[in-house]
Amino acid sequence: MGSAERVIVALDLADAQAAHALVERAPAVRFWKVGLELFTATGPALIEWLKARGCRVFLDLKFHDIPNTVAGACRSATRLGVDLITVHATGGQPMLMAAAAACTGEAARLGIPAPAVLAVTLLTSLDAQLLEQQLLVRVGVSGYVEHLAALAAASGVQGAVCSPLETALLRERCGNDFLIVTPGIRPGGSGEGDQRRTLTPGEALARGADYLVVGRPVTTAPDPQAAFLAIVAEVDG
Ligand SMILES: O=c1ccn([C@@H]2O[C@H](COP(=O)(O)O)[C@@H](O)[C@H]2O)c(=O)[nH]1
Repeated sequence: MGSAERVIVALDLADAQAAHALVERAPAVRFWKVGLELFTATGPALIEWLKARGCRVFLDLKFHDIPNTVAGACRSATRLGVDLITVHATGGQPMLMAAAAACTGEAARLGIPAPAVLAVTLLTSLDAQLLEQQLLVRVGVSGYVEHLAALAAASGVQGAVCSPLETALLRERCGNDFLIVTPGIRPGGSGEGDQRRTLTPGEALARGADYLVVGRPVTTAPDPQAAFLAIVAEVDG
């Protein structure tokens, strides 16, 4: 896989018009992430538009519900033909197992590839203080992320979303076949915004991530294509 394929750009935009314009300004991007804001505005039409352009799609809706409901959502996502989807690891093992089984079952029924299911461990907008004081989790960030990723792996889920700071730990714990996808990527000089656990693209890849997710450092750049290519060059370097 080339480096450009390993940098996923988050299309966190308000509507289809803004998304189309951004995608057309950054033709080097081959893998786009569609999240809550854009999917709520456009529905599946935007996914179909991206796929018609030959792009890969990460549908990041972070399902979190009872197993039956999540399984249904996973079957619907599978029918969209997306490459990656997310569920929250804190839904627990019955939910994670239902998600994995729903994707593989629906894909087999239709004779299409199943999306890889990624378990979101601890959002990159949370740090040790928030984890302990607001969520009352007292095992520390690394211990919590490691526990949730191991739970996901034991539940048949193909990978996890974590911050770049925990990547090496998860790689060691969950093995080379477990997909590790890291948001919280901040090239030198770009502001953290609401992110709390961040590293640069080069540092994240060096720690063993399979895919990096980058949003605002590309989408708000004056030249999104140049910003994306600079990240790819850093990853290559
Ligand atoms: O823990 C998580 C899980 C998902 N995200 C998503 O990644 C992008 C990051 O965007 P930036 O603009 O680069 O901060 C965004 O779509 C989040 O929903 C995450 O940041 N952290």
